[in-house]
Amino acid sequence: MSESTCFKCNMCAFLVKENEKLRDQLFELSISTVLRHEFTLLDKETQTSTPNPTVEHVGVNTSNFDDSGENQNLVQKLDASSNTSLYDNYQENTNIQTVISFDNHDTIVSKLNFVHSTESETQTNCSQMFNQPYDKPYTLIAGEPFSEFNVNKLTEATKFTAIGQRLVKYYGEFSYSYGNNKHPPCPIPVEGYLAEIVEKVRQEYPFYQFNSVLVTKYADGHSHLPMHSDDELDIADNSHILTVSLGASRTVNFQRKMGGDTVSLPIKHGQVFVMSAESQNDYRHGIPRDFGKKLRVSLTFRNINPPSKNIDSITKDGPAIDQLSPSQASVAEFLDSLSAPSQPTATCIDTLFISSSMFRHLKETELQSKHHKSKVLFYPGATAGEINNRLKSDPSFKRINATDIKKIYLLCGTNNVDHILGIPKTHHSCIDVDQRNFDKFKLEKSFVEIENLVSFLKAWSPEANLNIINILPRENIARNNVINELNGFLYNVCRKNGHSFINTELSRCMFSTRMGLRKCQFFHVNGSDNVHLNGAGIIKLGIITILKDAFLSPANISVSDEKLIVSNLLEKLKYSLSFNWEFELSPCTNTVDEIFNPIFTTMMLLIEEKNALESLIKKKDKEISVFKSLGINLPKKSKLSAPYDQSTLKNITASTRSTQEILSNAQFKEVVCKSYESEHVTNTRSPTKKKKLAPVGITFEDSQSQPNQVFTDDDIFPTVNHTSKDDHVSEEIEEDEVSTKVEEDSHPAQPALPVMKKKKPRRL
Ligand SMILES: O=C(O)CCC(=O)C(=O)O
Ligand SMILES: [Fe+2]
Repeated sequence: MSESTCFKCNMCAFLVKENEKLRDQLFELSISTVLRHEFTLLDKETQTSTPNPTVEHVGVNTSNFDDSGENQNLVQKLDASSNTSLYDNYQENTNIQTVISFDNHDTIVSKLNFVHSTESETQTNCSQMFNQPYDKPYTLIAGEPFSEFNVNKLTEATKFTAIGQRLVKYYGEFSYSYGNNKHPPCPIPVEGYLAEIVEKVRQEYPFYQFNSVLVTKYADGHSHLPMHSDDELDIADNSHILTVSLGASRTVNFQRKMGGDTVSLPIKHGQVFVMSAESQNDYRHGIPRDFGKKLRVSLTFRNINPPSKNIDSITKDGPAIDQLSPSQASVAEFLDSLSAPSQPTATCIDTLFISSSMFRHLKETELQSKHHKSKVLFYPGATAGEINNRLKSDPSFKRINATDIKKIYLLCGTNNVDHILGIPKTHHSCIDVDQRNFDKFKLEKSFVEIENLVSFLKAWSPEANLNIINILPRENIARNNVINELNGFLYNVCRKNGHSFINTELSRCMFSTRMGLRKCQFFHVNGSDNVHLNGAGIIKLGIITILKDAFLSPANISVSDEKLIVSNLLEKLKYSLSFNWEFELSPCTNTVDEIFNPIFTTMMLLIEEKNALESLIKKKDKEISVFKSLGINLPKKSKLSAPYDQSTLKNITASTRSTQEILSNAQFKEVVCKSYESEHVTNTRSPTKKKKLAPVGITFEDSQSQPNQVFTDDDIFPTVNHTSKDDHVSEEIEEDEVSTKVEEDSHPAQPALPVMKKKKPRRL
């Protein structure tokens, strides 16, 4: 047993080794705050692959907003109307991802963070669909399910065109572009050799959705495919890519975008592998040269967006406003819809967008409307200080009447990043920047530059509403470290001076992946700079800035048809975004179930899990005591660990007390009873919990409970019963040898705890 391994159990070993902080929280938090994901996390890799909560699945999650006073308004507003924090877009079958602390009423919602666990058919999790864990950037399907197919027959039947060293043929309902290559639509054959393979894919993987197949021929070992990720906007969100490999065996290499080891997948004739949608965010893949190899053909099956959702037309320079579909044109419409009807028609510039070159592709026409006239001022390569200087001497700027300006959007500091890192301007587009200590003095100087620029703008137009946008993430950690410093400073400048900070990262990481690196689809990638927003990025940014306005302007959060007007505004944007913001905020004043059932369900699951964990720990305590009684010499650390004691746990934190206060409050109990009557709770449990769980805590399923019974604290904080049947089955140690006394529980039913595998104490 190694020194760092906790004696108690594997789970503790994991917690101690990998996640000390979480382990500590577990023991410090109150009875209703157990970390669910400790039961699912296996290792760090798994942790990073946990799907991000997507906007559709998150209700009022205040962690999406920055915590400036203004954003609290929204929550307070909702609270005021319903006397509770709202969580109105709760989807059944969700898993809780973060700790819930019932410290006080307001924080309940802000700390709830649900992750969807049963995606729609198109979004089915890779591991669910292919029955394998997503712990690698790929999933290799067992066996060689396509070995019956012949690579030569396939190539004979296919007319390829050359791309680099490879030959390709695209079949698909909709066009597919990557790099400089655009494949026009071409029907997938319904007859012939390829059709047979396609049919077999449909049969083998009935839940896998695809509408295209790219056939790639690697004539020999010289043919290769450079490292890339399949993250084009044309590919449907959350769709996985399935590859059938025929002919020579080759290696597919995967490398994390942020650097690190290469993961190699040797792939043989007839084998299939799947790259999950998530993996494209974090990894690049490619087929290296492999001299001496013979013919190989790969068939990659993708789900390509239809043209209306295909943002191809609005990348690069961005489309003219009249080329956008009505819904895509909604940025301008949106501005109009936000204006009060009485708003006068704009005759002079009232909205300013200022940046280095980040706004280069922003079209004034796309961000102005009848009521607002915009001006974009961008200064390529300029640091914040240089923007300040160039602005002052810019004739276009001088012509603007400061008193007309209502809003200023400022994105500055991007070029300070490389300056701080000591990277010459000629290398600004270079992706691979070494991790190095940045120059603190230059960082401080940049802070001053930023502050000066902001002060200048404020002094120039004191009435204008100044919106400062965070510096957007890059493809490189060294740069992102500096960006974080600068963004922290920008945030503080805003707080101090009452400006709005538009943090696009808080809005569900719109421009970055989970790893904090840039999402390529919103930036120029081809041949140019890898820095500037492209048309899609600009539109996204515009939408974010406008949404921020929508949230902050009370006029835009009025209730109509039981929906907050915000939802109507969002509806208009639906197709402008590659993902859909579809959360609707409704007051829910009389729908107790909607508000409380998610919380109850979660609470119950947490309590169950807490009980299960307690039981595990107690078992290990027993084992320790047995070992001790047998005179076995235990490692020092384990000997010292005190046996688990529930009574001390209950009184550890203040949050325990406030939780109790909330839960024992009369109103809460009334709701508990109503909820009990509705018998809804068991239905909202995660389907992944196949076993019908016995009730726990608030004994919802207890047939002897009366709907109107008054619940005591003990109902809500049940004494843990460790004498479940399963426990007995698994025990080999006599009860009286247990060092921690187990209390008899008065509750008729207790949670079905996981069955422990029979395990003999290890003979040392
Ligand atoms: O040939 C392969 O296995 C991979 C092909 C691929 O990555 C692609 O087409 O994007
Ligand atoms: Fe690929």
